[in-house]
Amino acid sequence: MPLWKRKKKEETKQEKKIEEEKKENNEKKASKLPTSIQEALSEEPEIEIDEGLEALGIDLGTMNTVVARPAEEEFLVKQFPSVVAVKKGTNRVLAIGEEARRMLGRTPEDIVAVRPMRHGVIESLEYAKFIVQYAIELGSDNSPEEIERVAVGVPGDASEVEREAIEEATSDVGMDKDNVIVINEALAAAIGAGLPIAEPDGTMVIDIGAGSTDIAVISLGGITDQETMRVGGDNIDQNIVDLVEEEFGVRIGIHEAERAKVEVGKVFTETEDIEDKEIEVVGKDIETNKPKEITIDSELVAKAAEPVVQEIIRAIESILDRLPPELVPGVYENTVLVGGTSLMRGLRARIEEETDVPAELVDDPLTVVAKGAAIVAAEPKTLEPEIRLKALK
Ligand SMILES: Nc1ncnc2c1ncn2[C@@H]1O[C@H](COP(=O)(O)OP(=O)(O)OP(=O)(O)O)[C@@H](O)[C@H]1O
Repeated sequence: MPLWKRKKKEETKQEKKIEEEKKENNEKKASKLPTSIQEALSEEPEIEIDEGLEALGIDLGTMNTVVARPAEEEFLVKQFPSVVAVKKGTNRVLAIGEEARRMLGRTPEDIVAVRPMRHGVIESLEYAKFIVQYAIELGSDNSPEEIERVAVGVPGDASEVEREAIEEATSDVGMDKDNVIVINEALAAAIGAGLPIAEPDGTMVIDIGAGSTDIAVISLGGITDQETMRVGGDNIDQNIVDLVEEEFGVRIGIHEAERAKVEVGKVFTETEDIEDKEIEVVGKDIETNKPKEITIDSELVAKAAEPVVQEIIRAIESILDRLPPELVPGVYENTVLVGGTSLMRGLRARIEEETDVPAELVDDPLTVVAKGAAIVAAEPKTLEPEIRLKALK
């Protein structure tokens, strides 16, 4: 079933004028799209799209939800932690986003602060709906009724139930189900990064988030191979907590572990010289139960990250094992790293060292999925087979 309304053309003079205006607008919109698709779209379109349509792209992440709205030549991007605080036993939402995040693990008995997404999937539909609603409100500047189409990025192995759950969540906030597009996160990232997805040569996206890692090969606008793992930055944080307890006998909170990872973290690499840094964190001495300050250095974070890094590299290697030779040059030329965890110092170099694939870190690794989804919401034709084929001619 088509994702946007098809309309029949009528050959009246006035409509022709409208047509011309539409074409002009189309060209303006198309300037945000990857070149090959842009070219295909600039040919006379066979399928009409609704004009002046207000679109939103949402990346419903384990840790952060990002919402992007196409605006002129760029995007308005907003993000918030994917956390909801609710009064226990009721449906009353007390806080969403940053305020709710601060309550995680610290709430009084009558308040529950939850992360509805775990390892990239919706764990609690009830709470995820609040996140979606908040994202649409925030992305539309408190005018959700203006939004006509939404595209939501999900991990590659999201089940039909999870996809339906997202449709349900969006329709619950007043969106027509036909105007909700659930898109593979990796494909959205490739579109957001401007990769030549419509070409037959192949491109690869390595998306390392908080709760999941997606590696996808894309050719002719579709996913040809994909590995999804339920590991990411969250696992590194937990490993830091465990390692600190083992080495110092001090239990630190998960927020402190994440702060240490972001501020001094690195990944072991032989080809890049990475400055070692240190950070002070306060935890609880497990023998005395008293607060104790300790110093975490880059080396400790690298140790904590190592199992996760190795798992990611193994997954890339499995994809490379299966890669048809026809797609190798494209993947070699066009592999990008996205997702917040790809910001870890040394990770890009390490991947290149071990897999011989030169990967480029995009400029906006935390927001590129939402931007790609916003492009698809504004122009679902980006995903259509006829556009891919046209782009080939
Ligand atoms: N500078 C940085 N260095 C290391 N890690 C970082 C940095 N900035 C953010 N991160 C980590 O990136 C992760 C968040 O990334 P992102 O927002 O892409 O994930 P997500 O979309 O919420 O998760 P998922 O895609 O798994 O659902 C967190 O684990 C965060 O700690």
